[in-house]
Amino acid sequence: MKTGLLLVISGPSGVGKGTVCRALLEKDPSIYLSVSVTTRPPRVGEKDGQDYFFVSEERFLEMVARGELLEWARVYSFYYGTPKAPVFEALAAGRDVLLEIDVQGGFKVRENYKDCVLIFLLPPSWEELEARLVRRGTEDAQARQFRLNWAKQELSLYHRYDYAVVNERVEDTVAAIEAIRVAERCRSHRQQFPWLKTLLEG
Ligand SMILES: Nc1nc2c(ncn2[C@@H]2O[C@H](COP(=O)(O)OP(=O)(O)O)[C@@H](O)[C@H]2O)c(=O)[nH]1
Ligand SMILES: Nc1ncnc2c1ncn2[C@@H]1O[C@H](COP(=O)(O)OP(=O)(O)O)[C@@H](O)[C@H]1O
Repeated sequence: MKTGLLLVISGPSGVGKGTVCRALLEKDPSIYLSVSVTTRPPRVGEKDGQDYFFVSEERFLEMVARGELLEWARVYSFYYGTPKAPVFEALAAGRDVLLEIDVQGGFKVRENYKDCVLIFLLPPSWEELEARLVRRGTEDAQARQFRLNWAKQELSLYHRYDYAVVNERVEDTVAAIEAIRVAERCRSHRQQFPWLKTLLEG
């Protein structure tokens, strides 16, 4: 069976990563969306084990020490990390895996798993990013400002990703990511043709 693609989706807070990942999953339930571990407290409506595994700092650092995370980073003032085992199980089962993680995490995934696909989501404009964060209403003005400052740093790194997709309309962003999956599967290094091997060696 062919190994699935490891897709990393990053981009500034409020750009629409969560929204786009949910829409991708709705269209293709065979995708495995990795559930991260975090020390951030849950937001209203977030469920443990579904949105994140919410853990104490002590437990998080224990997972790091045991090598249970594929990557981890400190984002804002919390720790976030990707549990390793479920990602590799899903890839081995031929499923594409989505990691919705920050840019530092994306670079670490590239170090640990070269064949990953890094996709950066950008907002149509800076003003639209601010408006989306305000509309979501999950942070107070101070926390929002902090995220926006961080967003500038993240945006400055978009060119180090394999793909940059502007999240104008969710449907178009989903279509672009689906096109990336198709193109990545067609890359020559990911393909083997037993009949051709026989022909050339015979
Ligand atoms: N490196 C890393 N970053 C993560 C992980 N999970 C989430 N993040 C990132 O942490 C940041 C904060 O996430 P969150 O608190 O859910 O806020 P939101 O992105 O504004 O909804 C975002 O950039 C996420 O992509 C992870 O497992 N590893
Ligand atoms: N393409 C889009 N156009 C307009 N609003 C969007 C779009 N994508 C997401 N949003 C909205 O922007 C806000 C932030 O989206 P969210 O998925 O929480 O971002 P992130 O996970 O990147 O922090 C939400 O209120 C969401 O409904």
